[in-house]
Amino acid sequence: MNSLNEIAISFQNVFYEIDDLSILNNITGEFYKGKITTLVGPSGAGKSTLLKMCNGLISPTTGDIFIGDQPIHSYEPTHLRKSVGIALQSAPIIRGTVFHNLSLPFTLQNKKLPEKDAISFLEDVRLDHTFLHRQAEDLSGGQKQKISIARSLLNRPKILLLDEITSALDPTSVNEIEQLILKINQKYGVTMIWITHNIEQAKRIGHYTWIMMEGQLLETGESTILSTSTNERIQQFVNGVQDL
Ligand SMILES: Nc1ncnc2c1ncn2[C@@H]1O[C@H](COP(=O)(O)OP(=O)(O)OP(=O)(O)O)[C@@H](O)[C@H]1O
Repeated sequence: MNSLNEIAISFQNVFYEIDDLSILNNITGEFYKGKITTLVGPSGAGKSTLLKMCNGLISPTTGDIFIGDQPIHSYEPTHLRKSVGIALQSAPIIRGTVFHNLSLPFTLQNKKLPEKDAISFLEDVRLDHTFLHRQAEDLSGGQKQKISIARSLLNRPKILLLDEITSALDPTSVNEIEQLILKINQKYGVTMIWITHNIEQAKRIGHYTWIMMEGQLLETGESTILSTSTNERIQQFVNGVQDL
């Protein structure tokens, strides 16, 4: 990978086991500042487990994770959750208005989100101010995902974790979400780690990719390795997924 890039997160010999079951097996690699890295690999490869380690939801059995140059365990948990945002496939929405949903991270911190700031967060995800007082439950899947992404930006995270955020959406919404993620990445320089099962999406939106299988990191590099890798298992995986 590009040695000029600054490192946002690094994994060093990370193992994760549950009841003697090996889930992550000796993961070493870097995620670069301001770049989008996709995590791809078959179901059960360990992608979600690895993502959860990036915001401290789970910790390695052995090995080290650094955010910048500090060990992840040296960060105060609340500070870590603010610096590392997360958006999920399910775009969790609670009953109430869009404003209510958007403000949630602030409400939990006993802070108030000014309406004009809420509108600006909505604009970041290409929704206009008229959405603010609509019932969130009535929105389309794509619109709910936009609210979820806007909410993940509320604490101005330096790192954003995206777990299959488009896999439940129609092609038009997929395209919209990809475009707005690219825009947010450029505008705020947020480092992004994006799990996707869609290889074409990984090629389109990822600067870099990590290809995982059976708890191991098989190959990392620029997203072009998804087309050019000479590793037979990767070729089979990429072709298998594309044929689905
Ligand atoms: N809490 C747990 N207890 C037992 N096994 C677990 C636990 N969490 C994860 N696993 C196992 O670890 C492996 C990796 O799971 P993980 O969810 O990280 O894979 P993934 O690559 O994200 O899969 P998918 O693409 O299907 O979401 C799987 O075999 C899973 O069953």
